[in-house]
Amino acid sequence: MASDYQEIKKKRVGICYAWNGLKYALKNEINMRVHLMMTLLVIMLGIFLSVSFIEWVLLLLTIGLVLTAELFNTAVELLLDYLAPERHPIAGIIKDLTAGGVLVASMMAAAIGLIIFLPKLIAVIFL
Ligand SMILES: Nc1ncnc2c1ncn2[C@@H]1O[C@H](COP(=O)(O)OP(=O)(O)OP(=O)(O)O)[C@@H](O)[C@H]1O
Repeated sequence: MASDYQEIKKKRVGICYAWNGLKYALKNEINMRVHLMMTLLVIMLGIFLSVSFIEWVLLLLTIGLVLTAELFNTAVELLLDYLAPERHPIAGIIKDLTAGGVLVASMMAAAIGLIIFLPKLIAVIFL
């Protein structure tokens, strides 16, 4: 049906734009590449240490939170550089706030990673 086709087409285009955004962030933001490397490390560690179902859910939620925070931080930085290229204290505070969001998400991710992995690593190394 034509309406179904339009719906699928719209979704496909939306995913393409979203994929472009991810590619842009990975290409231009070193922090995004660092987060991606940490994500791969966490997934490999999770497989190696056989984390439980609920631990996987928590790890994936945390990874998603950090990557999403970084994408929004990048978007806000670009938006401000585009709309208000001159220096202004408010622009600075807005950038500091979104960077603070990434920091909070990253600190929570580090804490959750330690809670899940540290006891397992200690068991593997010392027991
Ligand atoms: N237009 C501005 N006016 C005032 N202060 C700014 C402005 N742009 C940036 N700053 C200050 O400089 C800091 C760094 O800004 P910048 O845009 O370079 O982001 P960044 O943290 O280096 O991001 P990234 O490394 O992810 O590109 C901001 O957090 C803010 O404190």
